[in-house]
Amino acid sequence: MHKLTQEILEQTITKRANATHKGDYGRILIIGGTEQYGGAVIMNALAAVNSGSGLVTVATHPSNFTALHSHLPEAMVTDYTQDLTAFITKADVVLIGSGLGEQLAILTATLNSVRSDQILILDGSALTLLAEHQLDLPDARIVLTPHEMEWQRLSQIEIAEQTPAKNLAALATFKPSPILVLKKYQTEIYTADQVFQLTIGGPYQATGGMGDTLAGMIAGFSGQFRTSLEQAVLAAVYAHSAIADDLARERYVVLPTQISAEIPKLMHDYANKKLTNL
Ligand SMILES: NC(=O)C1=CN([C@@H]2O[C@H](COP(=O)(O)OP(=O)(O)OC[C@H]3O[C@@H](n4cnc5c(N)ncnc54)[C@H](O)[C@@H]3O)[C@@H](O)[C@H]2O)[C@@H](O)CC1
Ligand SMILES: Nc1ncnc2c1ncn2[C@@H]1O[C@H](COP(=O)(O)OP(=O)(O)O)[C@@H](O)[C@H]1O
Ligand SMILES: [Mg+2]
Repeated sequence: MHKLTQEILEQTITKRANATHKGDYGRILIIGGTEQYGGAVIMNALAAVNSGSGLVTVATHPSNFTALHSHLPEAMVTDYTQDLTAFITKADVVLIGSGLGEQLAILTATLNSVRSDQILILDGSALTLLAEHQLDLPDARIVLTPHEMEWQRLSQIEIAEQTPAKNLAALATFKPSPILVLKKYQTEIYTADQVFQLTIGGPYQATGGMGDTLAGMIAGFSGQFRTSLEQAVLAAVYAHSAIADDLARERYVVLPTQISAEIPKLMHDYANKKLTNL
């Protein structure tokens, strides 16, 4: 198992070229947020925008529009019960599932619409629905972000039995081969043949919305740092907990929204190689 270090941030986060525009930094479509779980997509979007995404659209229940806009006027919105094909076509990255609840039809329509060159991140309720309805993954560049219980539902491996060997064997049955971010204390990231371990982060992160924030960061990083999807995912996972550790030096708990607020500073420091605080 390879231990992740801050080198992944040094390698991934680069200075921006001057002659660029929002179209160069990722068009992200976030789909989720029932009436009950609007906070999940707000936290996805806060993380994606603060990670530097060029354009973020949130497809959600209309009751979430006002709250989303008051937190984040940078994001665009659309009603997730309407046909999303045109939005999916335009996206570089589609993130679906945070707070999606039981909206199976929205998930299946999305799985049927994504193209093979697009990045598809499946989180939260999308993972539970995939497992419950035994849905196939589409031909796309897929990232799965389950916590241990969601991975148990998907892989049929009990939490206590989730060893790297068993996880890799289960992952090999998924086609096309996804990147797996198995979230827990010391999160593990599985690619087709390698396993990486996060050795930073801690229980001050055990707050609802922490995973929604990570999913938004993965969307933001993968839409922007396009040379390697694997590298972008690893960097987002490391950055999320590096910020939490930094904040936890003076806090008992770290809130997901506090992590999002610190992302631009961390990215600035790594792009400029000013690593004094981390
Ligand atoms: N503000 C919001 O709108 C929020 C919405 N959320 C959404 O709520 C839906 C349900 O997700 P939940 O994860 O709450 O529910 P789940 O039922 O999928 O999983 C939670 C259960 O798994 C157990 N568990 C075991 N190991 C775990 C681990 N390592 N990490 C986390 N849980 C572990 C927990 O004790 C709990 O019983 C998802 O769509 C999610 O995105 C959550 O993200 C919380 C915040
Ligand atoms: N004790 C812990 N140590 C380190 N990281 C943790 C701990 N508890 C939770 N986390 C992190 O918080 C996030 C929780 O994700 P998830 O359960 O999907 O949250 P939510 O769905 O509420 O947004 C993951 O990134 C996980 O690794
Ligand atoms: Mg979650």
